[in-house]
Amino acid sequence: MAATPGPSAAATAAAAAGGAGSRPLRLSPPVRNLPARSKPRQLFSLFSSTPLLCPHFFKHLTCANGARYCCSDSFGNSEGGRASVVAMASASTAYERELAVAKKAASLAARLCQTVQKAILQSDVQSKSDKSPVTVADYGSQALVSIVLEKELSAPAFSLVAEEDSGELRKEGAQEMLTRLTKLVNDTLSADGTYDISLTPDDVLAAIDKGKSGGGPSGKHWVLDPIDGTKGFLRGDQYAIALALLDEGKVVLGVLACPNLPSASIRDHGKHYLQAQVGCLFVAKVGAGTYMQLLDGSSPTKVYVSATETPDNASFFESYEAAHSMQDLTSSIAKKLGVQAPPVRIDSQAKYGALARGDGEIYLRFPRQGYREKIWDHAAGTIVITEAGGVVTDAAGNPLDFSKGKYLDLDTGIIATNPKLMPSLLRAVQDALKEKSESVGRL
Ligand SMILES: Nc1ncnc2c1ncn2[C@@H]1O[C@H](COP(=O)(O)O)[C@@H](OP(=O)(O)O)[C@H]1O
Ligand SMILES: [Mg+2]
Repeated sequence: MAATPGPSAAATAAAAAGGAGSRPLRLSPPVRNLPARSKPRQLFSLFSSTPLLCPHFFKHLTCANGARYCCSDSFGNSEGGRASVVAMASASTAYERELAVAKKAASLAARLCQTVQKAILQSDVQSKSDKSPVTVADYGSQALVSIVLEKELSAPAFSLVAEEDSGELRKEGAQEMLTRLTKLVNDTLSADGTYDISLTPDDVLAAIDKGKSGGGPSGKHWVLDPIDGTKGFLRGDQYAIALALLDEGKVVLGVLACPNLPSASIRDHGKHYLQAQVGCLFVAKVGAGTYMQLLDGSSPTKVYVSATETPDNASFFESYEAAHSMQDLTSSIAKKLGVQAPPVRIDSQAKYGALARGDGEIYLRFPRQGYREKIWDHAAGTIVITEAGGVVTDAAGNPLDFSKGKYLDLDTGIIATNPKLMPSLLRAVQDALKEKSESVGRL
């Protein structure tokens, strides 16, 4: 089945509401059967047999995951000595089953979301206690992921930390929505054909409520944002289905389905990506790199973060929603760093995917004081970037800690870039934060 561009196809995803100076991201109808990008990189990777021929060397990229991951081929096999061959062999086989299950779950959920986004009705939007919009697609996506995990994992008692719960759906007056939701989930399952099942409304409610786990430092926990970027989804813009697996507090795999992200780089607005197919799946596993494929099926291509070392050639991503990140602060950071390009504002962890394949160099996220980041908003995106050779930290340069339960305990903000740019980015962040606190102190 070919990916279709949903009502977002002609939508504008940037500047106007985001503020002056940001770059608009327009999506256009897809042109089919374009050759996959990054093939030369795969070839390099396969022909490299010595450290000197490491593709990362050619890209002037310091491998963020340490030397043992350099000179690995597209299948994650290392050629850097016997010990690392053994290490890579176990890295490449570990979590393989879970990764296949995660891809299946996220792809199925993406299909449901695409169906809903095409036919979205204002009445699908409910109001949660935090007033953020929730659609039937959030619930349907979470139910589908939960069902796939239950059907496919050998341990049926899996732990799932997810954004939604069935509270609103169980209230009086939600009956019609629950009926529609159940039909949507069943229709998606039956179109896929893998499972010969028909769920009742109670089954759907129970599947959603599997996501009530609190996570934590021990054992395995799946982490799900069924629709990350709900506002983008409702606007017809970017959103993502983000699924990750934590093992002993560490993210060991992540899958990002981005149904509206063009397969070609969004760096050159108005150029190649306007002809690209839409709908990308990013897949990352610890020690095995990050791959991208089309959501409707194509062979995976290994992706890498940009190797740009000079800020004046760099561009940065931030939230489309001004309320999610302080744009005066990010603009001051970019200025101090010497970034010339205006911000690229898009919704959801699609930003992490775009950064992982080198569409831009930097991600800046600085929520207002008091906001607590949730793990499902960053777990999958973080490993997608780190396995592509990038670095994700808080504003003080500490790695993000996913072992504390539902929330990330953060120092101020989240930043991501390649290892070469990170030291100067951190200095710019510290300078801008100091300047901001001094100016608040003077008031
Ligand atoms: N005031 C706020 N500050 C920072 N993040 C916020 C926020 N309100 C909501 N968010 C989070 O920002 C996410 C969207 O990310 P982005 O800003 O990168 O598009 C939302 O995910 P959901 O859409 O899943 O609720 C939500 O978790
Ligand atoms: Mg989210």
